[in-house]
Amino acid sequence: MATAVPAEGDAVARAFGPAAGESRLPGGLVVRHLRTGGPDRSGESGGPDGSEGSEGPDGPLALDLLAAGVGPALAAASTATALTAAALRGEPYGLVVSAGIGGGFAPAAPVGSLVVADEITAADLGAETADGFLPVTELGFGAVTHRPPPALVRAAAAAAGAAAGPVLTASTVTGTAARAGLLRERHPGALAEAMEGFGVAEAAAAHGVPVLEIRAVSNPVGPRDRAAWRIPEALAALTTAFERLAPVLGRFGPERVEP
Ligand SMILES: O=C(O)c1cccc(C(=O)CC[C@H]2O[C@@H](n3cnc4c(=O)[nH]cnc43)[C@H](O)[C@@H]2O)c1
Repeated sequence: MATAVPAEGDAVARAFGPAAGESRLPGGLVVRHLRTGGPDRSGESGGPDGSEGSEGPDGPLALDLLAAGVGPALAAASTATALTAAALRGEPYGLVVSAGIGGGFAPAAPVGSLVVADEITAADLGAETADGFLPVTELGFGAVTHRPPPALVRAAAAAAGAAAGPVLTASTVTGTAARAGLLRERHPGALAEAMEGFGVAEAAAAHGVPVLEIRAVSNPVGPRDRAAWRIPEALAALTTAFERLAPVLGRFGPERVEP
C-alpha cells in the first residue's frame, strides 16, 4: 500500500492492527501490519497466502504500508524499490494499492466521498501543440493509462461504498476553474485527481503486479481554496473504507496483499 504523506498512512493503518515490523528502504519506510479475523471477514476462506492462520479461520492479512512520498516520480521510485526488495527476498507482492486523499470532480465525487479508480491516467504526460494536447502514446511512447482488474474494482467499490471511475494523476494540483474545465474536456468521466496513482501503477506494471487506487475526496477539483479542504473528514473516510476493504484485498492477493 503506497500513501503519499504520513497522515494518509496512519489513516489506513488504523483499519489494521498495530505495526508488526518495519524496514527502511532507499525510497521510504515500509511498515507491516497484520489484520487477523474480525467482524468484516466472516464468510471468507483463507488468508493472503491461501492458508488458514493460527489467529483465526481467515489467517492474518499482511499489509505493508509504504510512505511513498508526494508526486508521481517519487511514488514510482519508492514503490519500485519496495517491489524489488520484496521480489529479491522471495516474497513478491500480489497487489499494489495507491491510497490517499484527492480532489473530486463535482457533482459525481463530492467532498467526503470515496473513489476507486477503474482507470489510472496521467493527466499531463504529453506535449502541447498548436492543435491541443497530445498524450505520449500519440507521440509513440509509453503509456498514459493503467487499468486495475475490473473484478477487483467492482468488489472494492461495492465494499467501500465508493464510486468507480477514472482517477487522474497530475504533478500540479488543479487550482483554477479553467484548468478543471480543460481536464474535464480531455478526460470526460474523470471522478478524481491526485498526484501519485500513475507513478505507483507504472512501478506495479513493471513488476507485472496488479494495481488499485482508492481516493477519499478532501476538496473539489477547481479554484484553489486550501482552507476549505476537509482533510480530517477525508482521512476518516479512508480508515472506514479500509476496514471494509480488508476482506476484498485479502481474497485478491495470493501471496502478499500490497506494498
Ligand atoms: O495537511 C495535512 O494534515 C495533510 C494531511 C494529509 C494529506 C495532506 C496532503 O497535502 C496530501 C497531498 C496529497 O493529496 C492529494 N490531493 C489532495 N487533493 C488533491 C487535488 O485536488 N489534486 C491533486 N492531488 C490532491 C495528492 O495526491 C497529494 O499527494 C495534508
